[in-house]
Amino acid sequence: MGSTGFSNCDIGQRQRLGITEPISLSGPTEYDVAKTRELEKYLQDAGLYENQDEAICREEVLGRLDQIVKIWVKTICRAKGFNEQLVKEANAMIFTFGSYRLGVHGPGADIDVLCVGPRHATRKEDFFGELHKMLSEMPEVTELHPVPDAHVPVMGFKFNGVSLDLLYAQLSLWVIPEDLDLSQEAILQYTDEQTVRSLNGCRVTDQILHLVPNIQNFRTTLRCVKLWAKCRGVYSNVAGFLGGINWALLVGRICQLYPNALPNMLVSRFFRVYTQWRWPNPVMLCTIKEGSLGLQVWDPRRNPKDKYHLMPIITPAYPCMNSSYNVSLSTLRVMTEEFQRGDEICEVLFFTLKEKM
Ligand SMILES: Nc1ncnc2c1ncn2[C@@H]1O[C@H](COP(=O)(O)OP(=O)(O)OP(=O)(O)O)[C@@H](O)[C@H]1O
Ligand SMILES: [Mg+2]
Repeated sequence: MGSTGFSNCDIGQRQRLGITEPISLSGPTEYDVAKTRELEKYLQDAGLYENQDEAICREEVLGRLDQIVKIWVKTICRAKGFNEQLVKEANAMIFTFGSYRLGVHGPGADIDVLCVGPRHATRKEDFFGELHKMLSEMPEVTELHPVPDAHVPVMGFKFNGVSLDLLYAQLSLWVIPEDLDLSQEAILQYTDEQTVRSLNGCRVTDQILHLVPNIQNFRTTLRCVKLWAKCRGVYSNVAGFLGGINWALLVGRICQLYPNALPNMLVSRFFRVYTQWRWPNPVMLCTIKEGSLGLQVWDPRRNPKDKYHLMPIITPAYPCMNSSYNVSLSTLRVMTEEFQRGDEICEVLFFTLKEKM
C-alpha cells in the first residue's frame, strides 16, 4: 500500500482539473493529517488491502496471461497461412482496468483485463474459439466461463486461483506495437461496437487517473466510500444502485472540487456535496467531447432515452456515456437518504471534536 499524498503540491499553481473552479483550495491542518492516518489504519484493519504475496501472485498471473495471448496470436497467424515474417511480427497484449488498475482492489478481488489484438484476430473464432481452447487445456485455468453474447463480451476464469474477467478489443491495426497508447481516439476507428465498449473500460480508468489532482488521496477516499456503500447496501449496479465505476467517478469529482484536501476531509465533503446535489444534473470529470468518429455520446437534449436518466454519472473518455443508467426513483431515494445519513454523522463527529478542542 502506498502512503497518503501529504506532499500534495498547491493545485492553485497547476492546471485546473474539472469543469468548474474548485470549491476550496484549503490545504490540510495537522488535525487532518492525524485523522487521515487514523482512517488509513481503519481501512487496513478492515482487511481492505492485499498483502505483498498476493500482489506478487497477481502480477505473475498477469505476466503469464500476456505471454499466453502473444503465443495465441502467433498460433492463429500460422493457422491462417501467414508467412514467418508476419508471424514473427504478430502481437497481442493485455491491459488492466477497473478497481485493480485504479489501485483500490481488495484481497481476492477480480482483475478486469483487456486483451488487444490485431485486425486478423477475430472475436468469435479466434478469441472465443482458439484462445478459449488454449485456456481450457491449461491446468492453471479453472472455472472458465465464456459469455460471447453479453453487451460487453467477456471470458471469466481463474488462473492459479486469481479471478479474471478478460475482454477483447479487435483493432484495425495489422501489428499491435508494444507501446500502444489506448487513450488516442484513432484507436476506435474501424472497430466494432463490442470493441469500442471493451476499450472503454481502459480508456475511462486511465482518464480518471489523469483527472484527479492527487491519486493517493483519491484512492484512500474511494476505498472508504466503497466500504461505506457496501455496508449500507447501496453497492450494486445490477440492483439499480451504484457499482465500482460510479463510486470512482463520484469520488473523483470531489477530489477535483477540493484538490488540496486529505481523505478525512474528502469523505465528509463527499457526503455534503451529494446530499445537496440536484439530480439529474450530471456529475462529470470533464466536458463531453463530440469526437471525430461520430459515435453517440450522452446528450439528453438529443437522445430521448438520455432524458430519463435520474442520476447521470458521465464517463470521461470518448464516447462519454452515463454509467448509472440503472438507477430508478426508488434507488435514488435510498441513496439520497444514505448521503444525508453520512453527512449527519460527519457533522456530529465534527462538532463533538470541536467541543473537545
Ligand atoms: N455501467 C458502466 N458504464 C461504463 N463502464 C462500466 C460500467 N460498468 C463497468 N464498467 C467498466 O468496467 C470496469 C470494471 O467494472 P467493475 O464493475 O468490475 O468495477 P470496478 O471499478 O472494477 O469495481 P469492483 O471493485 O466492484 O470490481 C469499470 O471500471 C468500468 O471501466
Ligand atoms: Mg472489477
